[in-house]
Amino acid sequence: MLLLASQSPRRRELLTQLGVKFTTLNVDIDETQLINERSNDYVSRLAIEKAKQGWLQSHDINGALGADTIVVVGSGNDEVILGKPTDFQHAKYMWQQLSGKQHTVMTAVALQTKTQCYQCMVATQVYFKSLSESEMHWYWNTGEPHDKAGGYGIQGLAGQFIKHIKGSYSAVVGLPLYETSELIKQAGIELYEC
Ligand SMILES: Cc1cn([C@H]2C[C@H](O)[C@@H](COP(=O)(O)OP(=O)(O)OP(=O)(O)O)O2)c(=O)[nH]c1=O
Repeated sequence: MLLLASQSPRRRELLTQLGVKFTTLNVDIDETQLINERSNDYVSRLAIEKAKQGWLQSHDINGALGADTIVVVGSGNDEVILGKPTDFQHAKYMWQQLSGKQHTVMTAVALQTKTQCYQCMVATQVYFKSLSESEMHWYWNTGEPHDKAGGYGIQGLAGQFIKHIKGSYSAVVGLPLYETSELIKQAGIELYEC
């Protein structure tokens, strides 16, 4: 039995697609970014902390999975991480960074077992159309952006704002299916045991 250390309904749905038997647990970790911590190190650290917490708080499991998704605009020293929006003004600020441009969605996955922590990170390029003020108001009022990194959900109403992506669709939603199945296999955990 696997544990998914997550409260995200998207991650639950995605893990179900792998056909593996799992339970879920909400874990509470400090998500503060460290000073000078790069985005890829940050997202990986959070996934590992979620997996480790899940492992420590559970019994009778073969492994604990944790994942984290961040939206990153810019690169190098100019990179900015967009978290979840607190209000319309915050969301609008984020969408102005995304509008008419390309950004990166990073999702890290970690799998803690008795002996080892397996991990991976998937970066996907997402190309947004230019958003008008009225589209921003409309989208905010749908309620969809509230609990999502970058203030949008590609799998929902915001799908119409996205011209194309280069990378993994499931990673943008919150759990890269191919890479997660590879981690589970590496750890020697049986897939398709439902
Ligand atoms: C960019 C993007 C993010 N998201 C979601 C995925 C994540 O659930 C969320 C990013 O927040 P996370 O902190 O990665 O995850 P979470 O708080 O929802 O769940 P948990 O920590 O318990 O696992 O944003 C989408 O659903 N669609 C998208 O297109």
